[in-house]
Amino acid sequence: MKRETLDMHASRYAVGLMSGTSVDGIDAAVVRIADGPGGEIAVSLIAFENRPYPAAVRQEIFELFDPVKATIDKVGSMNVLLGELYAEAALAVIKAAGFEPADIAVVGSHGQTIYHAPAAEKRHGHDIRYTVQIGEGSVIAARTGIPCVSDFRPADMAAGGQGAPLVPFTEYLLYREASRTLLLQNIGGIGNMTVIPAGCAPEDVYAFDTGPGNMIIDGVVERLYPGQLTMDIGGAIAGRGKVDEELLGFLAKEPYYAQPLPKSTGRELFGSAYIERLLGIAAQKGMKPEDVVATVTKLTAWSIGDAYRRYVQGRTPADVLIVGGGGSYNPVLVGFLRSEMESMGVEVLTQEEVGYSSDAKEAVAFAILADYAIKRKPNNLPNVTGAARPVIMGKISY
Ligand SMILES: Nc1ncnc2c1ncn2[C@@H]1O[C@H](COP(=O)(O)OP(=O)(O)OP(=O)(O)O)[C@@H](O)[C@H]1O
Ligand SMILES: CC(=O)N[C@H]1[C@@H]2OC[C@@H](O2)[C@@H](O)[C@@H]1O[C@H](C)C(=O)O
Repeated sequence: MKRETLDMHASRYAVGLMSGTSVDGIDAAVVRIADGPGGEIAVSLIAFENRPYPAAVRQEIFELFDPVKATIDKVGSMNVLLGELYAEAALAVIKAAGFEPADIAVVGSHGQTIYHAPAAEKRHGHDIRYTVQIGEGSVIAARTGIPCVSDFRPADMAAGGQGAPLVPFTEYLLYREASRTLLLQNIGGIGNMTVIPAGCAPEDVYAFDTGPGNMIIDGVVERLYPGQLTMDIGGAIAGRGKVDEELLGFLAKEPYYAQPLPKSTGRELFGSAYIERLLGIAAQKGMKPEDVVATVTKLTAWSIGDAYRRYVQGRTPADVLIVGGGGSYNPVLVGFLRSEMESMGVEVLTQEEVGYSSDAKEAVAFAILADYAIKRKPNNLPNVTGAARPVIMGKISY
């Protein structure tokens, strides 16, 4: 995060915790938040740590993605276990910052998404949309002694929104520029894009999930290299492979890509069943593992370029795309993305190249969202999520 020197009054410290859809672990950040004279905030990153989930915990979380295996006792106990792990991560990053828990005003914890169903389903005469993030906030508050804001998404959904994406609220606060239109592309488990038009007001920002981030790449790598790899480190496998245009064309027909905005997606669409189908087709074609990985890496970059062409280019042509999330460490993926975007006149930079931390970004966002919640200030962007109105997201455990 950029270190700012504002004349700060009312500055406070907050912890943000993020565990994303790739289920790689817990990101924890300590930030200082200060109010500027004109109502803006300045945020500086004090400390950041990533703790990988223990392998057995990661596997148990994956079992909870299957609604049949996710029995209520398993969900209930994992909710508390994750609360304990998140509290440990919070205490560790507070120590790394050289602080005591009493120095921290609030912890904001995203939790682990195990199910996300943003499309309304009619039940007993009601429109039902729901989302499940676990990692008990009461446990985090009890272990740290700090008020914890958790379970942010349901408030937005109760107001008719998708409950995602939530990070754009903080991106508007931190990144907006007077004369350049920016695209912020996160490549985590899922890919999501935020459009910040030059000189915009909050209601001009729009954002949506572009489709898979690393989810398909990780999924095929885990199945093709069992027990050896959970990701294509540095794009080493994709770099040796050749893209199969026929398979790419077939995968590009997935209807999600053409679904109108607002939209969000998850493991329900691009998870294990999708991977099984994809690998079935690849096996029939007799494809080499590295060609499969190269093809899905290209698909991921294509889906971002396609989303820009479909939803953004004609409305707010962009100057720069800033790529963040774990996918920014895959040079083959970034290379494909660069050719997609630069052919449309959009420069591609990484979060690090513009002075921010790609790793810490989402954890920082949840610290800011919690800071708003605890002050009873709305923290969603209705235009982004599709909610009917601004709401205060997050449940507070004192
Ligand atoms: N060195 C690397 N080389 C290649 N890929 C990497 C590398 N480091 C991380 N990744 C990819 O990034 C993923 C993790 O990204 P990140 O932590 O941004 O996701 P997340 O926050 O869990 O997801 P989301 O933002 O969708 O909630 C890993 O699963 C892996 O696919
Ligand atoms: C339901 C859920 O967990 N969605 C995630 C997921 O991962 C990326 C993308 O899909 C985004 O919509 C969202 O997370 C980020 C943190 C967000 O809400 O902005």
